[in-house]
Amino acid sequence: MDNMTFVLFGGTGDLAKRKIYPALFNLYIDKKMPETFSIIALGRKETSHAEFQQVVAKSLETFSRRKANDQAVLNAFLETIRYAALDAGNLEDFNKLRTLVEQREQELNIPDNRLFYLSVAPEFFETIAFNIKDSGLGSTQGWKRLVIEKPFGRDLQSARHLNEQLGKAFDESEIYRIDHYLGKPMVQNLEILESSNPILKALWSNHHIANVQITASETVGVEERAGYYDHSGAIRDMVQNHMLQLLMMISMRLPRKGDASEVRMKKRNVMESLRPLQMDTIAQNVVRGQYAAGEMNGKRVPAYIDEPGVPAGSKNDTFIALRLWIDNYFWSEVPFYIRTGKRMKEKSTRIVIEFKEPLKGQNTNNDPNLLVIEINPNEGIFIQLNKKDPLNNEKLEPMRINFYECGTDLPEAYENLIHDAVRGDSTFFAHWDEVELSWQYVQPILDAFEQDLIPLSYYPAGSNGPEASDQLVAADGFKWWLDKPVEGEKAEEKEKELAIQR
Ligand SMILES: NC(=O)C1=CN([C@@H]2O[C@H](COP(=O)(O)OP(=O)(O)OC[C@H]3O[C@@H](n4cnc5c(N)ncnc54)[C@H](OP(=O)(O)O)[C@@H]3O)[C@@H](O)[C@H]2O)C=CC1
Ligand SMILES: O=C1O[C@H](COP(=O)(O)O)[C@@H](O)[C@H](O)[C@H]1O
Repeated sequence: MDNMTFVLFGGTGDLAKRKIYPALFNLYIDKKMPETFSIIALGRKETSHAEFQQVVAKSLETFSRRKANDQAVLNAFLETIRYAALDAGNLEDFNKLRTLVEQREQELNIPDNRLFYLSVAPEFFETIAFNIKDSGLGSTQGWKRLVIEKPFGRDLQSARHLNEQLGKAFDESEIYRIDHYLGKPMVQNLEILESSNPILKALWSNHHIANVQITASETVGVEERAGYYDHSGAIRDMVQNHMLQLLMMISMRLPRKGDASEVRMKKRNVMESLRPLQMDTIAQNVVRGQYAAGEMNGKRVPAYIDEPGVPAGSKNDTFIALRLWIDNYFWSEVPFYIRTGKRMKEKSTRIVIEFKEPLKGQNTNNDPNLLVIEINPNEGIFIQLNKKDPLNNEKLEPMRINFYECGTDLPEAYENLIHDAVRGDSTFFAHWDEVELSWQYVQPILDAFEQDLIPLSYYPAGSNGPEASDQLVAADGFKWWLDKPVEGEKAEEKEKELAIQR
């Protein structure tokens, strides 16, 4: 791995403190950082290097998954950090920054490999990229990379504009667009799940798969982010990026573990095969919801519109469910369902693959076979098969086989992604093709919301979302599989039966 400088714009911000410094520190402990590196953190206020190193120490104490037990290791890490004051719009500040970066490169005898991480509000992305170029910070003999946080645009047009502007300072191969879902260990596993498992490979198509359900439900509400979220909604906050990335990852069909360019091509193929939504049928394929007041863990919680900072009468979407079709050889006629929302019953990100029931309609009463991929908060894969009920040989009951369950002390998404960016592996970053095609897919939904073509359905906080979302799936003869398909309704029935026999 090349020795390098990590320049962090937004180094005083929330994301830097909660995710980026802890990720860098954990990579450092694991010896996954280059042998010699320099971190330059930026914010607008003047602060000394030493004072800022203490700010970072505090953030590690609060947020790092592993605590700094060894003071010498912590000190050595903090010593890599320097702080500089910089205003995004002030070229003179960039000139000073360049001097500091060069000084550190000389002191540490490292080449001018520079990674610029933009952890600032999107309104600064373009300006910073230009000022990196104009100050000469980006003119290096070594490599340069731009890691950029979401959101990447707020619609197709603005995303294209932003990309064009960034393209004036950085080549596409130098741009690493963060989608933190791509850093989750189980999502990274999707790359090889089908291609490296012949059992799954044989079943991975419309011959055997009835539908695919991708859920990211959250128990939290809008929290203190109404200013951002009310202009974004679940469609921009989750669907355009994370949910469509999950869709690409589960359906891309790589022949084997691929490199970044193969993965990118396969993901683009999926997006190009998505059947575009039509305005006259869009309301049959998209459900838009907003949480009403409800109960979570026995406590009353307010409706979205009564949350602090939410404008009165807001029609913002806090829930989206969507039916999609991938019109290619492997997936035609298999509905993919996406569902994401805030203030739902459980925190769960998972993908459920429901297999076809060959005897469907012949009164078998079998549950379908399922492959369930748990992404968050638990990591695991299980399949659901059928077996005979030991109490009644005439009946079948589902059983669950766990394939894989990870420990809890796994690297966080930001650790994986920062490690990849430092190594120059862009496999798990969102390439422009995917981003553009995602916006292209989502744009009719944004337009339909504008024109009020899709009714806003309300759902009580603490529920599984609006009824319309259940109807979306039921219209095709399916249901959403909840978190615990086996322990669900059937387990309750079973309990009752056992009680009667006792
Ligand atoms: N926080 C999170 O959990 C997540 C954040 N993101 C994205 O990460 C980015 C940063 O978010 P977050 O850390 O929450 O934001 P914060 O508001 O907490 O931090 C913003 C940072 O930008 C700096 N900044 C503000 N104005 C300027 C300016 N004119 N010139 C230079 N720097 C400036 C601030 O420095 P100072 O005020 O000290 O001058 C601060 O370091 C955003 O794009 C956000 O969408 C993405 C996913 C999750
Ligand atoms: O990007 C975002 O993701 C989080 C959910 O992330 P997860 O890793 O906890 O599943 C979401 O809460 C937030 O609104 C969104 O901006």
